[in-house]
Amino acid sequence: MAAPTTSVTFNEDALAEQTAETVRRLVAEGVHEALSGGDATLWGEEAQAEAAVRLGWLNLPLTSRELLPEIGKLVERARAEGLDHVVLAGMGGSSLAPEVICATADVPLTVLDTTDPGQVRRALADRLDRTIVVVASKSGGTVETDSHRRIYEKAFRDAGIDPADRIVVVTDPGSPLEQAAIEAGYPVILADPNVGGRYSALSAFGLVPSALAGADVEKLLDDAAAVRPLLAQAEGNPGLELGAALGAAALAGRDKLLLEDSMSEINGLPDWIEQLVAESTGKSAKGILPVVGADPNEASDELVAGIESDGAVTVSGPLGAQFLVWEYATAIAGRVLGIDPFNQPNVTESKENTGALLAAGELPAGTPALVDGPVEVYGALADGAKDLPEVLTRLLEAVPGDGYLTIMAYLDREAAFDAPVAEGASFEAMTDAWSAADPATLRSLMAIRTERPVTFGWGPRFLHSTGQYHKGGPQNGVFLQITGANEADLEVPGKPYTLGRLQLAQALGDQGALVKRDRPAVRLHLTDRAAGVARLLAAAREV
Ligand SMILES: O=P(O)(O)OC[C@H]1O[C@H](O)[C@H](O)[C@@H](O)[C@@H]1O
Repeated sequence: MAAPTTSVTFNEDALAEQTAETVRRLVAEGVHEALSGGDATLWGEEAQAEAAVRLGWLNLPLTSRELLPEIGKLVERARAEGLDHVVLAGMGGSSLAPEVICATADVPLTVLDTTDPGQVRRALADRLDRTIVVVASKSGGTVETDSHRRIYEKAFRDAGIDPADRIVVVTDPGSPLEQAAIEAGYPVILADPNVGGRYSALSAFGLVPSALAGADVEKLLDDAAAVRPLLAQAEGNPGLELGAALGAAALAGRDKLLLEDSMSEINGLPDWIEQLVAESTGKSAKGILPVVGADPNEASDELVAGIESDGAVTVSGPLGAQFLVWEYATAIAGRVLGIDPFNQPNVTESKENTGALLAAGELPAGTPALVDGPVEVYGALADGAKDLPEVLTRLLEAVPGDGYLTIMAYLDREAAFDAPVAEGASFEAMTDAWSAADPATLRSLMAIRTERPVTFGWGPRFLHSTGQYHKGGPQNGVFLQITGANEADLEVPGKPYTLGRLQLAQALGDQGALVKRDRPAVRLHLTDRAAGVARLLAAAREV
């Protein structure tokens, strides 16, 4: 038997006992072995058909090895041609794992999971002559990824570069993207179709971009393979213990999962776990809300999970093993909670709303309830408010005792780094300037004004992650969207919309899905982005 590469430890007696009891019950039902063996009946009749084609991730530590020679050739070719700027166009499960893998391996990867024209322009302006683009989409129909492919194709052609020399496609067999890639002459690496997006870390989706960027993906598979036999065990099964802990705690009301990784050398795993847990469990008005990058409030509904860091439960082990253990644990938590961990029924709704808005012509942005300098405020909750601080206060007050506030910024994630910094400024002065220009700073300012968790997501990235939980999870969320004016929009070649229009339609489409469920949602539109962020942060300080 392989040595345990990963362990789960408990720092709270009550949690350890509750978990042990749940483990005993699951073992008595034979769940650990059944899951390890790929039994699709574990989540009930309704879930069975999908589960039957969604358990391939259990075998990826072995089956993905077959991809290594093909991936090796791609890497060699890219090196030989001097293509050292790797851009990954992919949403949710098609980019979150490579982001962690590359950050942990400390190799650069430019991830495009945005519709912000400024952020996409920034990537385009960066070493186009040395760029290789991985276009990754399981379904092959994701609008953001399709847009990025079209935009890069045009950019390469305009620069006199043949896109077929620079674009690599990862997709499922038979997808429309596979078809388009064959027609265009792009190399295609086909992924295992029996693996869902958020469980695809160890599949071609995780491996291809990471290997191109320079990460050791074989080691990742080795580490996952080492923990795999433990997942069939009744005792010393880290996936079973973690899943039982997550499920049992949530059933007992500890359904806010704070992910803490400050002591870990694995870089950014909470963002990946966030999608896995939120999309898998956030449905049928149930679910576990992952909270990333926040300090605990010591609230009774919080469970702190540490990645090689202190928590009520701590998961230790290398990245490859962590992926597999968290996947197994999420499937177990689904069983404990009585939900189907493999579907995402409410993601589609916002996408359909967006599609309908784009097709209808002029976007129905509405009339602002108030304008506070460079910030327009939309939404019923803001009616009659005198200024932005009052709106923010109302949002905080609207959060129920068991609820959360979420901030969703459809903006350029990297714009804060453009903030002017005095020449010769110290590193501290520089980070202060960035933080003062960063919409994400709003989260920490709001978090110190409430006992409730405040989450933050970049749009449209979060739509493929926590977006499922926002709409499908419990009725206790309060939603703050931020959108911004686009100074220089970007055409999407062959489509009747620009990226900026798509971005706004995505915000409005999601808002429609939230409002339809009577979930409080306010949109702040920054008519001048930099001044708008500054006003927003100043307003939060006044609350
Ligand atoms: O890989 P794709 O088919 O483009 O999908 C990307 C993402 O799209 C959807 O939003 C799903 O809910 C996600 O689970 C998935 O990871």
